[in-house]
Amino acid sequence: MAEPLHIEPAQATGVQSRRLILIAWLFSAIIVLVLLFTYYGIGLLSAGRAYVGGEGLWSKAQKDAVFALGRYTRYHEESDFDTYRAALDVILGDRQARLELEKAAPDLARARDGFLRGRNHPDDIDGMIGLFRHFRHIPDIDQAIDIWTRADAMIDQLMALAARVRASAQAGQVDNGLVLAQLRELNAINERLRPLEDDFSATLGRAARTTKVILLAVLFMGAALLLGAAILFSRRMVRQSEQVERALRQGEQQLRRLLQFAPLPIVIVRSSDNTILFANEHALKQFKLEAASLAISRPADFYLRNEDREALFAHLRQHRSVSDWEVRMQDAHGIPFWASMSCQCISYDGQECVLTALNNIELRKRNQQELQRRAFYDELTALPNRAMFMEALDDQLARNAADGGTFALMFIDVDRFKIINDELGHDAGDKLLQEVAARLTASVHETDLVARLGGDEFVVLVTEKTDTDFVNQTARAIMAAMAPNFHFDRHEISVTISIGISCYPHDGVDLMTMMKNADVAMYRAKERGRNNFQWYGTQRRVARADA
Ligand SMILES: Nc1nc2c(ncn2[C@@H]2O[C@H](COP(=O)(O)OP(=O)(O)OP(=O)(O)O)[C@@H](O)[C@H]2O)c(=O)[nH]1
Repeated sequence: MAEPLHIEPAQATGVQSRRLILIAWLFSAIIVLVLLFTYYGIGLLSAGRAYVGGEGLWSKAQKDAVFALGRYTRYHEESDFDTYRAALDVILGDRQARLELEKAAPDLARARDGFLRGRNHPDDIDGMIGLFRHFRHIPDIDQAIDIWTRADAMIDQLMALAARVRASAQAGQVDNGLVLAQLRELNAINERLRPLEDDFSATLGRAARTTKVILLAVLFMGAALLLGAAILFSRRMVRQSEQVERALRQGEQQLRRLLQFAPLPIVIVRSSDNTILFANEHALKQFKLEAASLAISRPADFYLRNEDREALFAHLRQHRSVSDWEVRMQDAHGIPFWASMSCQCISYDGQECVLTALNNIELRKRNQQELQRRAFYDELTALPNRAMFMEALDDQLARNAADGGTFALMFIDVDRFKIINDELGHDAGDKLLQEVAARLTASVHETDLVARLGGDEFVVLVTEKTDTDFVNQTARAIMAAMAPNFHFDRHEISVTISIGISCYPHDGVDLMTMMKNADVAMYRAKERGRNNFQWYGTQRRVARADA
C-alpha cells in the first residue's frame, strides 16, 4: 500500500521529534532528582525534629527522676523510688539505642527497642536511626552525640547516688546530715545536667537550620536550572519551528509552481468535503472552469457516471493511489471525454487530500474504436465482416452445445454479379452490394445476424426459430426482398440470389463444417438454376424460391 505523500519536510520533523523526546527526558530527570532530594531533605529535617522531641522527653524524664529521687531521699517512700526508676528507664532506653548505634555492626532491633523505651514515636524511629548512622560525621551531629554521651555519664553519677540513697534507706539510717549531703549531691548533678541539655538542643537546632538552608539552596538551584533549561530549549524550539515553517512554505510554493506549470491537468481535492483546493491552468482549460468558480465546483459533477467515480474511490481508499485509470468524464459544459487518471492521497496544507493528474485520451480512444470498427465491420456495406461473423458463430456453437438449442446458417451469393461489374462498372457493383445488404437486413428478423463475408457473398444466422417452415419462410422473404428491380443512374436491373442452408446440429457441430455445408448447399442452388435456396441435409432439399 502506498504511503500518503507528505508535502511537509519529513527530515526536519523526524529530527525535531527526537530532540523533543530528549528534552522531555532531561526535564523529567531534573524533576525526579529535585523530588528525591526534597524527599530525602524532609526526612532529615523530620529526623532532626524527632531528636529535639526526644531530647525534651529525655529532659523531662531526667527532671522527674531527680525530683522522685529527692523525695525518696527525704521520705523513703517506695512509690517515689518506683517513680524514679520509671523516669530513669526513658533515659536508659535512649542510652541503649545510642550505644547500639555507636557499634560498627549495630543490632537495629535493639536500637529501635531503646528509642521506644525512650518514648519516641514509632514512626520517627527509622529516621532517627538513619540520621545517627549516616550523618554521624557531620560536626553538629557529632557534637550533639558527644553531649548526649557526657549527659549519660552524669546519669551514671545519678544512678550511683540513687543506689547509695536506697542502701541507707533500706538500712534504716535517718541521719539528717546524711540526707542533706545526699540532697546537695543530687542538686549538683541536676545543675551539671541542665547546660548539657541546653547544648544538645542548641546543637541539633543549628544542624536543622543548616540542613534547611542547604535544602532550600538545592531546591532553588534545581528550579533555576529547570527554568534556565526551559527558556533555552523553548527559544531553540521556536527558532527551529520557524525554520520548519519557512521550509514548509517554500516547499509548498515550489510544489504549487511545479504543479502550475506541469504539462497536464492537475487537481487537488480535499477528502473531507470534496472541495477543490487547487487546479492548474491545464485543468481549468480541460474542464472549462474559471479559477474563481473552483471553490463551488463539485468534483463529482465531472464524472459522466457516478458508478465509475465510486469504483475509482473504492480502489483509492484501499490502495491510497491509482494509476492510469481510464474513465469517462465531462467538462463544465457537459462535453464528455475519455481521461486516463492517476491519483495519490497526499497531505496538503496539513489536510488529507487527493492529488489527481489526468490525461485526455479522447483521441486515442476514438482511434481505438475506429480500428475496432474496421477490424469487425465491412467498409462498403457497414455490415459485420467475416471476422466478426466467425466470432458470433463460434459463440452460438458454444451456447447451443451447452443448452442443446439449434440454429440455421444461410450462405447467400449474388447470381452473376461479375456481369454487373463488367457491364455497369465496379462502382455500380459496389452500389448494388450496398443495396443488397440493406434489403437483406430489412428482410430478416431482429435477432438474425447479417454479415458480408466478402465479394458478393453474404451470410445470415437465424437463431430465433429453426423449424423448416420458419427457415423456409425467412429464405423466401430474403429472395422476395431482392425481387424489385435495382436502379443505378439510368440503369434498371434485376438481381437474384442463391441461398444454401445448413442447420445445427444436423449438418455439422463445428464452425468449419457448418460453413462448408452451407456453401455446398449454395452451390447446389446455383447448379439448380440459381434464384433458389437449398438445404444441405437431403431430407430438406425441397425448397425453391417459387415453392
Ligand atoms: N464491385 C465490386 N465487385 C467485387 C467486390 N469484391 C469482389 N467483386 C467481384 O465480384 C465478382 C464475384 O463473382 P463470382 O461470385 O465469382 O461469380 P458470379 O459472376 O457472381 O457468378 P455466380 O456466383 O456463379 O453466380 C467478381 O467479379 C469480383 O471481382 C467488391 O467489393 N466490389
